[in-house]
Amino acid sequence: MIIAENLTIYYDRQKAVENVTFKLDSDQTLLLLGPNGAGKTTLLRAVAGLHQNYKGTLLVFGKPPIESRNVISYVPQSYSLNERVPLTVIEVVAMGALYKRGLMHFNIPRNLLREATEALEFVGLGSLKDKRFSELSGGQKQRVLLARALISKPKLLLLDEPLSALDPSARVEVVSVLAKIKQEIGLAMIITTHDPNPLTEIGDKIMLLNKELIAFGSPEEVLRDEIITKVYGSQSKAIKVGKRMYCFIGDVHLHRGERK
Ligand SMILES: Nc1ncnc2c1ncn2[C@@H]1O[C@H](COP(=O)(O)OP(=O)(O)OP(=O)(O)O)[C@@H](O)[C@H]1O
Repeated sequence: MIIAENLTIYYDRQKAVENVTFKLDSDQTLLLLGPNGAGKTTLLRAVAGLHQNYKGTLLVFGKPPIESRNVISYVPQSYSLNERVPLTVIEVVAMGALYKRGLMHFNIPRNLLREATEALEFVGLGSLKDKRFSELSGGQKQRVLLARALISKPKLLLLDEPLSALDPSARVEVVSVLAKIKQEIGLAMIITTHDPNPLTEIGDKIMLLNKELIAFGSPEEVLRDEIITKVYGSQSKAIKVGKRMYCFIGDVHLHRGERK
C-alpha cells in the first residue's frame, strides 16, 4: 500500500506539491491528472524515492520510498537513452535488471536474456528482440520500456506520461499492455497524464492535482463538472458513456508567478 499524509514536496524552500493525502492499495492503479506545472512529476519522483525534499508522511509498502526502491520501477517522461549507442531491444530490456542489480557490463547473463525475452513476449514484441531500439516506432519503444520496467518484478510501477507524443493507434497499443499488466500481474501503478480518457478503463482512482490536492477518488467521484472546472475552467465537462466517465478538458498552463 502507498500512503501519503499531509505530504508537501519542495525544491529548496519552494513548495511544488502541498499538503497531499491519499492511500492506494497494492493492486490499484492511480491516474495522476493535472495541468502543466501541477506537480505530477514531482509527486511521482518522491514516491519513487528520487526526490526526498519533503515533509509529512510518505510510505511505500510500509517504508519510506528510498528503502523500497528495489520493488519500485520508474519510467520517466523523456527516457534518456542515448540512441546513438546501437543497443538492441533485448539489451535495453535486460539493462533494466542490470541497473537494479548494480551490474554495469554488457555480457548479459543467459538467464537474464531469457527473462528479457519473456518480458518482451509479454508486451507483444518478442519478434523484435534483435532489432535496434532506435529503429522502433514510438508505441513500440514505450512497450519495450514497459518490458524493461517489469523485468525486475516490481510491486509498484510508476509511469510519467506514458502516452504523450504517441499517435492514437500507438496509444491504444500501450493502453492494452497496461491493461494486461493490471490484469495479469496485479501490481500497483501510478500513471501521470494530461488526459485521463484513454486510461479510464484501468484507473481505479484518479487524483486531480494542481499543486494542492483538488480531488482524489474513483473516476465517478473525481470526473465531475464541479470538480474539473476548478482546474480546467468553465469550458471543461465530464461525461458518462456507458459505465465509464470521460472528460473534455483544455490544456491549462501554470506559470511560476501564478502560483501561491
Ligand atoms: N528541478 C526543479 N527545480 C526547481 N523547480 C522545479 C524543478 N522541477 C520542477 N520544478 C517546479 O515544480 C513545479 C511542479 O513541476 P512538475 O514538473 O512536477 O509538474 P508537472 O505537473 O509534472 O508538469 P508537466 O505536466 O508540465 O510535466 C513547477 O512549478 C516546476 O517549475
